[in-house]
Amino acid sequence: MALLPRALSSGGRQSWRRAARASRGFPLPPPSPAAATRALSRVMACRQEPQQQGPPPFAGAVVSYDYLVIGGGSGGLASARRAAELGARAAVVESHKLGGTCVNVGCVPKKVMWNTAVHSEFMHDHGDYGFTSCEGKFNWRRYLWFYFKNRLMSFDPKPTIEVSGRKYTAPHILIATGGMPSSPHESQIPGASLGITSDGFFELEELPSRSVIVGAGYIAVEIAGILSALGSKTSLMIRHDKVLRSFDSMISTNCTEELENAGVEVLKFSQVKEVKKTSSGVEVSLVTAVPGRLPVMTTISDVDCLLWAIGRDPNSKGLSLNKLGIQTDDKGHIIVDEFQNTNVKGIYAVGDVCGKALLTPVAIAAGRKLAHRLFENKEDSKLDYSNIPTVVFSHPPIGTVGLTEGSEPRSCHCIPAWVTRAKLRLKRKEKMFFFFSQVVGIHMQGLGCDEMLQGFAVAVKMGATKADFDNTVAIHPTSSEELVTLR
Ligand SMILES: Cc1cc2nc3c(=O)[nH]c(=O)nc-3n(C[C@H](O)[C@H](O)[C@H](O)COP(=O)(O)OP(=O)(O)OC[C@H]3O[C@@H](n4cnc5c(N)ncnc54)[C@H](O)[C@@H]3O)c2cc1C
Ligand SMILES: NC(=O)c1ccc[n+]([C@@H]2O[C@H](COP(=O)([O-])OP(=O)(O)OC[C@H]3O[C@@H](n4cnc5c(N)ncnc54)[C@H](OP(=O)(O)O)[C@@H]3O)[C@@H](O)[C@H]2O)c1
Ligand SMILES: N[C@@H](CCC(=O)N[C@@H](CS)C(=O)NCC(=O)O)C(=O)O
Repeated sequence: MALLPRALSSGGRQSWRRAARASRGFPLPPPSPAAATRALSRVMACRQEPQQQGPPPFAGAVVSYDYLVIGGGSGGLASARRAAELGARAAVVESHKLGGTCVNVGCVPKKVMWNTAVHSEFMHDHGDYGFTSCEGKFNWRRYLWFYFKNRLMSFDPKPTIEVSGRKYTAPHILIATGGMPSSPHESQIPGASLGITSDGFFELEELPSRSVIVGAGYIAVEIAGILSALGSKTSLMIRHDKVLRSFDSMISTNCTEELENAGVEVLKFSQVKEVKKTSSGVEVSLVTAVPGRLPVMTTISDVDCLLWAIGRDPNSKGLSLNKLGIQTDDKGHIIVDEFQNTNVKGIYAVGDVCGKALLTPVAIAAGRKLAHRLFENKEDSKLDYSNIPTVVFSHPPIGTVGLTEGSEPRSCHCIPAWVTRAKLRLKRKEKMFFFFSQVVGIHMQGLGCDEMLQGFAVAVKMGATKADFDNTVAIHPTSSEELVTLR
């Protein structure tokens, strides 16, 4: 397989540290004092102390709020903040870092690293646009962030929670504890613990020179793309022949090709068997079992970054959920109904811990809808989980919403109409599904698709038809115009 890493100059390599540091503290200009105060007051709003009536509670007394939120990530913070805005006395209990996955080890630092990789790609293309030199230096500034720590919280036998030895209760308790990266047990793959996960990726101080990423989902694709674009020789090990298999087949095929075009070695039908430490990193032994052929064992040496990106597990185990009889599925996801109710009255769950659409805006939207139901008497307030748009920050990015070829119900009679266009030098692909004339699915990969999708998702949500798209005058020259000039 051809390996064509878009290696940066040594200047680019040195800059990994800066980009990585920037990805750990927001790489935005330093906030104005007013903005910093606003940010802090928003946090404090979620931590309002209950009104003290009489003397302070004695040791062992249960402190009462209107709303207790366990987990200060996207869903928990959004719900607590909205509840506070609606007048509830809300408190958030966070065991690690306020902000949760998205802010600390997810979307935000990932987007920074993706932007870094996109800059690298643009630098690669500068010559074609007539630039004769390009200084690839970063100049990003660190941003302030606020967090506070509390010890792990768990449920008592009654609907009270214990935090650092003190008990708290509320008529409404939200579990928004998110998840953590899965990795194989040593018993399954000897040496597996020598690998890191996405959490460790954001701790890297140097650009690895030889990376092996295991997995075929969002995180594997995004991290493999970033590492490769920045100059790490990168292999992506997948169990089947394509990445993103749960996406539309056009996306799955195209993304696999784009990874290979960008110089990522995609090791198909392959799985890690053993990992050994060596003086120069780790040695990864793998077996490749192409259907119809004999399995082949190979090793990759001198790997300084082995990264597991094989899914995420819910943070539900330490919560003593069984003491209250809160139901979970066999993976530990909390089972909720469409209103985010668990099976125990007054206890709710949102976000990744529920295992459905693991996306920040989903956790936020579900958390806010719940706050409106509980504290504004909006009985029907619930998140509609249909037509959730999502972007994979691959190279180029993928945008997708609605039905896919794989998921379409047979009775739907969707007529796939898909178009592949080459525009200027930018390769891009689009595919739309129609139910009769209604647009029920849009899938695309190409430069700008990440930003394009939000507006098109509104149209899909509103039930727009092909005629509505056709009647919209194109904006030229853009990538978006392809979707309103489909034949
Ligand atoms: C590498 C990566 C990239 C991602 N990129 C994107 C992206 O681009 N776009 C997108 O939409 N989504 C992205 N996601 C997914 C997104 O980060 C999650 O869907 C989102 O953060 C889920 O929010 P949450 O509130 O459910 O959980 P979290 O944000 O994980 O928050 C849960 C919080 O609960 C705390 N907690 C856990 N147990 C306890 C306990 N017992 N007591 C108290 N507190 C506890 C945790 O410390 C954590 O702070 C990404 C995820 C990863 C890992
Ligand atoms: N841009 C974004 O919005 C974004 C970015 C990152 C994460 N996220 C969210 O975070 C979630 C978690 O991301 P993720 O990438 O870890 O999980 P994921 O998207 O669920 O993908 C994990 C994939 O890894 C493969 N896999 C599973 N077990 C494996 C094993 N033992 N060995 C090798 N491969 C294995 C599977 O693909 P095969 O079955 O094909 O092998 C599986 O689909 C995502 O689902 C997404 O919701 C979102
Ligand atoms: N624009 C978004 C907020 C941006 C956002 O998603 N922020 C992430 C962190 S980068 C988050 O977890 N927000 C929680 C919150 O807004 O309460 C919204 O208002 O819904």
